Amino acid sequence: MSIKQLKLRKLIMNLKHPFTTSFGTIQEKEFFITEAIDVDGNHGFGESVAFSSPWYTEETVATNQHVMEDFLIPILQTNKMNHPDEVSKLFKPIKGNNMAKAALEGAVWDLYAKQKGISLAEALGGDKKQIDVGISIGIQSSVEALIEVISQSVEAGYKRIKLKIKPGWDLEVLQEVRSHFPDTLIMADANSAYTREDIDHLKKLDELHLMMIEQPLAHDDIVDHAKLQAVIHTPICLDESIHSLEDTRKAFELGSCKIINIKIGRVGGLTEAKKIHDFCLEHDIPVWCGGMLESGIGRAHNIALTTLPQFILPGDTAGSANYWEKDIIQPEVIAENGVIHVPDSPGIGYEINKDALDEFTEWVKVFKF
Ligand SMILES: O=C(O)CCC(=O)C1=CC=C[C@@H](O)[C@@H]1C(=O)O
Ligand SMILES: [Mg+2]
Repeated sequence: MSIKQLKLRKLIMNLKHPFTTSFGTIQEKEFFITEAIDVDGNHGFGESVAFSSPWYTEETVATNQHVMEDFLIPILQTNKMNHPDEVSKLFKPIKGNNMAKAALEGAVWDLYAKQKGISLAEALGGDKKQIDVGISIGIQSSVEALIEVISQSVEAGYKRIKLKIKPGWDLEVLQEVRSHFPDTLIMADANSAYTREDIDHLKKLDELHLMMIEQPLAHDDIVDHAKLQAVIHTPICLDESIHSLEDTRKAFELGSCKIINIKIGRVGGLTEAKKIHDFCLEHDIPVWCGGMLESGIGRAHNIALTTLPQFILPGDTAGSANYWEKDIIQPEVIAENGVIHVPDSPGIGYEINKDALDEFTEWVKVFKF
């Protein structure tokens, strides 16, 4: 699959609403769109998902740029490939930096699917024609405001509601929410805001019948999560702690969680995401696809991944309009009654809205192969 040229494009897009988690608030999203172009004029697109600050994991927009430009793109320039699965093998000597790796690997996967004339979902081996999705709701200014946002999301038909929690915005808020929405599928994401000192407090969440609690303890922990899972009924879902198939196997063997959130960027790309999926399928561990406030391009990759069979729980891939006044793809991603129809045209299946792409672009660099 010969690549002739790679474009690295830096974008800034403003979120419709600020998104607040236990670690801070995001209003403006800076990220990269990668574009791999072949001799026949096919264009494959990928997206970097790191934030400007290292508060979700250690990667940032600046580290993504450094690692892509100085290490990963030169590897692609000097090696031939027959299949996108080879990208993660070529990148292996570079430690960590999974979001940088995934941003480039994603463009190669999209290019590959377009060269074959098949959808990215098909290239990955997925066969769902539609996927169920939920929504992730950030910390709000008051419980009343939160109840209002949940009401709108339930009304819109999202299949489950994910709420961000942190110490001081947890049990009482969730009790209030539960009393308003007794039958809604609700889960909570702590983004590693608690420690093992909080285990007795976290046990109290069991009374709320949450679908799961996501990453309650440290971002790099699987040992204390196992201790917590042994004493709470609510299933633990790991997000930040899982970077690879190996991490997944270890967490499974330790009993650190019952559910895995697969994010393409966090695990270094679609090839590793698929391996994690396959392990979870074999071991009966439910998975769902997490989100990183992506533009339409990253969102389209998430949709394609979610067509794999073990994605049995609704993910965080809400519609474009939940995040952006205008997205950089057309049509935009539409979630109707919590369902997204999977496009079947080649590659990611959405066209690029070139005017929007240019409008949000800060700069473009071209790398010749
Ligand atoms: O809607 C989305 O894209 C998901 C948003 C979301 O929940 C998250 C995005 C980014 C970092 C985290 O706060 C978080 C998560 O942990 O899943
Ligand atoms: Mg999370």
